Amino acid sequence: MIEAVGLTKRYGDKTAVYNLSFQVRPGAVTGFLGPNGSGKSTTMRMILGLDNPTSGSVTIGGYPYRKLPNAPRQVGALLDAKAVHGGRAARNHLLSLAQLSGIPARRVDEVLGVVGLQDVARKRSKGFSLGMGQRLGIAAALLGDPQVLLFDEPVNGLDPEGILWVRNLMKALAAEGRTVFVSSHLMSEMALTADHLIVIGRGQLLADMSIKDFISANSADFARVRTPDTEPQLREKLSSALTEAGGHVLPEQDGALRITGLALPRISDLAHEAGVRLWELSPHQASLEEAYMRMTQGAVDYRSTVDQRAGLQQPLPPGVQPPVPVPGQGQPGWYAPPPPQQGGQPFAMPAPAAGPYGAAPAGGHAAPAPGTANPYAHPGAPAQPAAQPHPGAPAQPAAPAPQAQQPAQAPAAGQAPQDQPPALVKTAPAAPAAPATAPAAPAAPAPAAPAAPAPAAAPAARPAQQQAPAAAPPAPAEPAPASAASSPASDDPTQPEDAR
Ligand SMILES: Nc1ncnc2c1ncn2[C@@H]1O[C@H](COP(=O)(O)OP(=O)(O)OP(=O)(O)O)[C@@H](O)[C@H]1O
Repeated sequence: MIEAVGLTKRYGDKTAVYNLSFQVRPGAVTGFLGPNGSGKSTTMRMILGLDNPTSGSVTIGGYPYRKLPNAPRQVGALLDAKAVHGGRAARNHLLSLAQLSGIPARRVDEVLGVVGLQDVARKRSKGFSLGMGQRLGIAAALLGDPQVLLFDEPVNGLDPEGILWVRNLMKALAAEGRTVFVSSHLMSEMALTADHLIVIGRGQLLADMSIKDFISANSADFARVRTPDTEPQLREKLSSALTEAGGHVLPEQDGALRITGLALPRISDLAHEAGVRLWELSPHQASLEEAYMRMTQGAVDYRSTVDQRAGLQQPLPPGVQPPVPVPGQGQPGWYAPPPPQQGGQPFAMPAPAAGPYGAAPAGGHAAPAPGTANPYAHPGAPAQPAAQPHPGAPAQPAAPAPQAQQPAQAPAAGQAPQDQPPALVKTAPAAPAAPATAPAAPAAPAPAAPAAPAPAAAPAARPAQQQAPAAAPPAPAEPAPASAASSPASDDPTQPEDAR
């Protein structure tokens, strides 16, 4: 299990991660979501001992990464697939990583097969596509048969078949009881892959909840109703009738009403009783992507001046107060509450005093002026108001579902889907016992294990950028790509390295 407690990282006056507390449990895929620059990679680097927290701590199996005995056998990571020595053949790249960690060469061929790179194993990686590079990075992460795996944006650059393959691989690894922590920008992808979600914005925890809870809280049905544009009084009349009948009514940008809490036939009957003609009465379902964007909209650092998400926001209805801070936010086990029953913003951002960033403006940024068309709004897609009541959502959030169950059994190789690895790790040497049961004196690493070996993929991940921990021996360095490029033979990326 990975556990972060009060994790904070500052780079000068820039706070990348602030007071982050969460757990990533074995036997489940935990998605790590957040907008660009929200601190996902920084958090992963701290988990892997590649960055020191300014305050707080993060442990794997109870120990900081640097104190894990034989860490590359226990933790595998893909941080940056592009940061490999391009002049080196894929197989040789993996072989060098394996040798640094005492992993037998046959394991290299196994993982090459698992990721589907066996046919290009002797090709230099500088000729690899982005997707092939991602696969090589995943192979490096799997090399040590680790129980804990971290993947930073593993589907970047992959085609649909590759995305499906990664999705199934993550699930298969979790089904074997491993801890799988995977970052992404894509809520839709995480909805298909992850069992649990941790969402951050500007380095702070926004949500820590099971995907099931997220879906049930955010994919509520609603109805869109439109009255004749020429008779605004009918809209008001209908709005009052629906509210009196217990519905929650919110205005949409195009003049329609978004109704939750009333079934379509009931809305029709109420309109009929009120003598209001309807131009539209249609069923809809909020998308998870929309819900995620609403959750993070106040925590986005980089935004186009022509914001496509303007259409997701609405002015608060009259009388509705802007959101207030959520008690307990940032504490372990906290997760964003379900949308409120009446008005308000489903996922409130921290108050000004909550962190170094101060308060996010309600709704993230100014709502468009009434009548301002969103140039990117999908004509068929209803705008999502900032305040969306969910009749099905409980008034109080239920306790989060247990995050992970240890699978009773790893799936047999024959049962795995076709695009899953048949045997991910079975023939590799047994990984050392978990640190909780292993060393009597965990602070003193076993002689065979360097105090802070970078994870299998980490040494290659950012050779130029990552600094080895001060207290640790330097991470094994790859030869600088520049020197490789000076070799005439290295100029042809399609040339097998062995043929040179
Ligand atoms: N070494 C560093 N020095 C200074 N600032 C840094 C450093 N590393 C990260 N940051 C800053 O910390 C913040 C978080 O960056 P980080 O890369 O962790 O975000 P992220 O969520 O992984 O982003 P993305 O999704 O774009 O990869 C950013 O504002 C970034 O500029």
